[in-house]
Amino acid sequence: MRSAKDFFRPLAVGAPAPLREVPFRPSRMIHFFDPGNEKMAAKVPALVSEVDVLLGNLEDAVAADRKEAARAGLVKTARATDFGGTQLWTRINSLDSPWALDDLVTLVTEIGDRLDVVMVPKVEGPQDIHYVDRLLAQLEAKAALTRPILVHAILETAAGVTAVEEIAAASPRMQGISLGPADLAADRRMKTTRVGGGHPGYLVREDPGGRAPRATYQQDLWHYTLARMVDACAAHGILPYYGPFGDIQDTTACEDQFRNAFLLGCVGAWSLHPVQIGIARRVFSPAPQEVAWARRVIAAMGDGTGAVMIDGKMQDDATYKQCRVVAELADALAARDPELARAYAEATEEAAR
Ligand SMILES: CC(=O)SCCNC(=O)CCNC(=O)[C@H](O)C(C)(C)COP(=O)(O)OP(=O)(O)OC[C@H]1O[C@@H](n2cnc3c(N)ncnc32)[C@H](O)[C@@H]1OP(=O)(O)O
Ligand SMILES: O=CC(=O)O
Ligand SMILES: [Mg+2]
Repeated sequence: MRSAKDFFRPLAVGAPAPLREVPFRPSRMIHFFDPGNEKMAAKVPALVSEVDVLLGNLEDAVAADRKEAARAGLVKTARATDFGGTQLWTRINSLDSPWALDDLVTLVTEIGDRLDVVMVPKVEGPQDIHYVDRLLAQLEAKAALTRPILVHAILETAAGVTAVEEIAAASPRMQGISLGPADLAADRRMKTTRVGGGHPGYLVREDPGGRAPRATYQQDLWHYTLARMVDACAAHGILPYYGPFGDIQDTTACEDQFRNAFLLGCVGAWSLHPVQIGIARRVFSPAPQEVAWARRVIAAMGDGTGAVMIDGKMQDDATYKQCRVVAELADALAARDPELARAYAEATEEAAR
C-alpha cells in the first residue's frame, strides 16, 4: 500500500501533480452521444451551450463493430469543437474488454488536453481505479499534459457496491461516481428489464382491516444503493450522480427519479436524449424560492451560530449549513447560467420585500 505522504505524488515521472480538491464545476446533465454516429456527432456544436457536460460514449450502446469508429469520431469531434466552459468527458470500454487500453492510449495522447474526465464502467473495486490511475499518469507524461485527467466510476456491479467507499477513496483523481441501474440490475440478478425507474411489483401494502381495496405504494428500488453511494462520495470529497433513465418518453418518471437523486445529494444525472437535458437542468438547479429562503436564513444567522426564528421555524447552526449548501450551489450555477442568475436575483429581492 502507498504511504499517505505519496498519495498526492504523480504516478509517472513528468505527469502533472494530482489535484487536492475536486473542482466543483456544474455537471447537472452528462449528455451522452455516440461519436461514431455522424448524425448525432453533428449536433455537438449546437449542444455545447445547452449542457454542462458532453460525453463521448465508447462503451455499451456502441456496437462491437463500431468501437473504432466511435473512438476516431471522438478524436475528430474534440479537435473540431470549441467547448468553451462546457466539459468534455468520455466513457471508455470496460477494463475486461479488448478496447479499453486502446481507448485510453488514443484519447489521452490525441486529445488529452481537451478531456476533463474519463468515466470507467463496471468498476469492481479500488484495483480498477489504481490500474487506470497509473496508466493515465504514464500517458499524461507521454503527451506532456499539464493538468490531470480526472476519473469517474460507474457503480453497476454488486462487487462495486460492496466496495464503494474504497472506490471513492482510491485516488486523488476520483471526480465522482454514477449509479448504473441497468448493469447493476443484471449483475445482482434483479428481475427487472428496465434502465432505472421503479417497478409496479416492488411495493408495500396497507394493513388489512382498513379501507378496501387495500392501498399499495410503489417503493424505490434504487434508494439503498443511491444513498450508500452518496455517503461514500460525500465522505471522500467527490461528486455523486444518478445515471441513465431509459424510458425516454416517460419524462414525468424521469423527472421524479432525477429529483429523488437531487434531494438525496446528487449533483446531476445522465441525459441520453435531448428531451432529458431540460429535465436535468430544471431538477438539479435549486428552485429560486429555495435559494431566496437559504440566503435569508444565512443573512439572519450572522456568523452561523446560535438560534433564530424565521416565519415560525427554528434556525440554528445546522440549518445554516444546509442553507449554505443550497446557496453555494446556486452561486456556482448562476455563474454559468445567466437565466438562472436572473431568476435567483429576482426571487431574493422578492423575499426581502
Ligand atoms: C445503460 C447505459 O449504458 S445508458 C448509456 C448508453 N446509451 C446511450 O448513450 C444512448 C444515447 N441515446 C441514443 O442512442 C438515442 O437517443 C436513442 C437510440 C435512445 C433514440 O434515438 P432516436 O431513435 O434517433 O430518437 P429520436 O428519433 O427521438 O431523436 C430525435 C433527434 O435527436 C437526435 N438525438 C437522439 N439522441 C441524441 C443524443 N444523445 N445526442 C444528440 N442527439 C440525439 C436524433 O439524432 C434525432 O435527430 P434528427 O431530429 O435530426 O433526426
Ligand atoms: O451504464 C449504465 C447502466 O445503467 O448500466
Ligand atoms: Mg452500464
